Amino acid sequence: MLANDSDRSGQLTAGAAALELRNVSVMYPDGHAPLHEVNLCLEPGEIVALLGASGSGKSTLLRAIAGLEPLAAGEIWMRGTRIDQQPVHQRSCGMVFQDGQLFPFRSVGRNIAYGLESQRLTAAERDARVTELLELVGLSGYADRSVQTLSGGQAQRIALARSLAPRPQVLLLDEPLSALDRDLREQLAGQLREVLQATNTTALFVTHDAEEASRVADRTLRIRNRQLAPVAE
Ligand SMILES: Nc1ncnc2c1ncn2[C@@H]1O[C@H](COP(=O)(O)OP(=O)(O)OP(=O)(O)O)[C@@H](O)[C@H]1O
Repeated sequence: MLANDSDRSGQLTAGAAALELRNVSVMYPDGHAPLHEVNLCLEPGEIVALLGASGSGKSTLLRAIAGLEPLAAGEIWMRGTRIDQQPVHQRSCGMVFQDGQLFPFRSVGRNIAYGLESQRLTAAERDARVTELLELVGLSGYADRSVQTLSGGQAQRIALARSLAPRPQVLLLDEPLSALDRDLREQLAGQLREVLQATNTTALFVTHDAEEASRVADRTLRIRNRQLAPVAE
C-alpha cells in the first residue's frame, strides 16, 4: 500500500505504510553522499533490521528519518503524511542509541516521563504510563532509582521504555545492544522483540550482527552501494 493514500485534509488513512522512503538521498556538506535514491516501506507493526559495513550509512539513514540530517533528494512519508519537511519534534519518531543517553540527573521514572511532558496528561496519568512502561521492560518498582545505579542492560531497557512512552509511530534503534556483553545481548534481543510486538511498534533496528538481526526483526535489509537490499534468510 502506498503512503500517499491520505485524504486532502491530511487525515491518516487505514492501510497506509507506517514509514515509506522514496528515492531518499543524503549528502554531507563535504560532498560525501552515503545514501543514494534509497527506497523503503515498513508496514504498521513491522520490525526491520538494518545491516551494513561500518561507514555504510546506517546511522545516517536513521538520522535522516528522524529529521536530524536534511535530505538532498526524495521524500519520507509516515501513515499517509509527508514528513520530510517537518522539524524533528513534529515527527513521531522515537530513538534509542547504543549508550542509552539517559539523563543522568533524572530518576528512572522521570527519564521515562520525559517525552510525556509536552503531552496534556495529568500527573496521575503520567505516573500510570511510567508504571506501565516499567512493567513492560521488566523493571517494575524502579521509578525512584537514580539512573546512575543501573547496569548496562537495565539502562538500555529504561532507554527503550523512555522512547516508547509517547507512543511513537516509528521507533529507530541504533545498535541499542552493542555495548552489552554477548550473553546479555542475546537475552535482551529476545526481550526487545517481545516488547516491540506487545506494543505493536513499527521499528527500524540497526545492528552489526546478522544473528541478532534475525532474532529481533521480521526481515533484514543491508546497505550496499548506497542503497538497501534484502538479506536472504
Ligand atoms: N557529519 C558528517 N559529515 C561528513 N561525513 C559524515 C558525517 N557523518 C557521517 N559521515 C560519513 O558518512 C558515512 C556513513 O556514516 P554512518 O555513521 O551513517 O555509518 P554507519 O553505517 O552507521 O557506520 P558504523 O557502523 O561504523 O556506525 C561514513 O563514511 C561517515 O564517515
